Amino acid sequence: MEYISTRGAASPLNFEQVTLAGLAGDGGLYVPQSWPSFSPAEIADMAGLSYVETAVRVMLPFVGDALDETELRDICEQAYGRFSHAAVTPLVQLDGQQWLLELFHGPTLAFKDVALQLLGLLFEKFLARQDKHLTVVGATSGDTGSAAIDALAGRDKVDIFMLHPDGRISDVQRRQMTTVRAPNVHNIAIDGSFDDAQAMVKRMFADQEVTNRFSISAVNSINWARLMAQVVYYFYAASQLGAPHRKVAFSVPTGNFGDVFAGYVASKMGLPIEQLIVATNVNDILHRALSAGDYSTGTVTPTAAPSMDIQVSSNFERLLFDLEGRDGAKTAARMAAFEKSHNMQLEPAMREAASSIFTSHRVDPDDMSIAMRWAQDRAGHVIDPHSAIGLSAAQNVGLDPAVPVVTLATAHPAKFPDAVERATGIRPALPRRVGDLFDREENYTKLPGTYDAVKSFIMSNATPSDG
Ligand SMILES: Cc1ncc(COP(=O)(O)O)c(C=O)c1O
Ligand SMILES: N[C@@H](CCOP(=O)(O)O)C(=O)O
Repeated sequence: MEYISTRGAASPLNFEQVTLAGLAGDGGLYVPQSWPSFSPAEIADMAGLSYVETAVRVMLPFVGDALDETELRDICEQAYGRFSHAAVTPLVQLDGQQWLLELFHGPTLAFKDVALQLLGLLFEKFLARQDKHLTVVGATSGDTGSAAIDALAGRDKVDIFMLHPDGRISDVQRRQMTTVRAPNVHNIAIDGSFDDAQAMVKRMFADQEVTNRFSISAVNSINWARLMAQVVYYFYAASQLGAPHRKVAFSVPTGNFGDVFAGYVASKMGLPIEQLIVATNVNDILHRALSAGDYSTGTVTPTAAPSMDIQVSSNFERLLFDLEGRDGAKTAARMAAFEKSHNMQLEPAMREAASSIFTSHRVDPDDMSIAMRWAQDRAGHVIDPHSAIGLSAAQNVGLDPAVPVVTLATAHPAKFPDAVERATGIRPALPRRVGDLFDREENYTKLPGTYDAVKSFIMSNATPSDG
């Protein structure tokens, strides 16, 4: 399997190279040269498989000869052995056709663990074959950071520099990152938004002063391996609900468009998906783009679902590339224009093509609270604000009521206790496995929200690629 850049100019890479590279040198995102696919019989064969066995079947075509089946299974067993639920991502029925796919049973209580536990092990495996040191640079609105740090802390041959927007993530999220003591972990709080942090990370990949000295890589969903791992749970959930004989819809609380793009990949691989509901909060650029063709950024509004307070959704570029007939030059020109004007209009034909699988819904704070109360009253389930946005969209987007709809529950409610308590009157307790989070000492560096300040910090603290 070869991977190509959405901007067409970077050389194709194999799976090992693409995992270590993160972002393409031309600024694009890597995608498989073509989508592998399963026949209906092969999908029917996935019924009843464990999470690990589903993961091996779904990911093997993407891995090529970078890992054999036994190596991939071994890595999956290690990664998912750290989850606290035997089903890894259990599917729970809320009411009638409303289902919840709980993705938060990993070590840091959010869906990011599903991919990042795997990515940490992939880095280790691939770096053991190469004589180089990796510098991971990431941006987080709260969950990617803690999951990546958990997956990489203490590992040889990797440093991680994680940028978060100062004051704009929950206390639990911040402490999950800043209380980890490991010499290879560097937390940075910047003045600004997640979008500012993400823009700095992307700029670093194109900065030769940085890339000449350091081998940099990504743990955000710009890294293909992140998305690949997230495709698995769409197959796993749909198989339990009767795929390929019955179509299923998914409602996905969306920020960087990674999780829902993984659903799109599953559909490209042959999984019969009725609709992918792109659920946004008031930072609704994706809803505007899909419903009206308007992909233009405004200022980011802080909300009770802070992990989704994002305007520039990295993975939307992967969809644009497909919608434009996989013409890298066109996507490069489109993205260059967007980077200048912060505005992009989607042509009607692109919108129509997208609407064959995507629909979108913007959820306001009141509807988010109503969904949290509904889950609690109707099904006895306390859900977090992000999952509530997905659930509210699932209930209000106007789907055929005969179709089962699976809302991705992306975080444990205890990560956002204040918002949950405001909506439901219940203050969710942190699971015992996160331990004494509020007694541990925090350690992080505050920096101004400028590229130069962040670059200079990383250049002075990172290990050059030759060690
Ligand atoms: C809890 C939670 N829900 C939803 C999202 C949105 O997911 P994506 O960025 O893949 O669209 C995020 C962050 O990305 C998150 O942390
Ligand atoms: N919500 C995310 C934002 C980054 O998303 P990613 O999936 O691209 O890593 C976070 O928690 O940091």
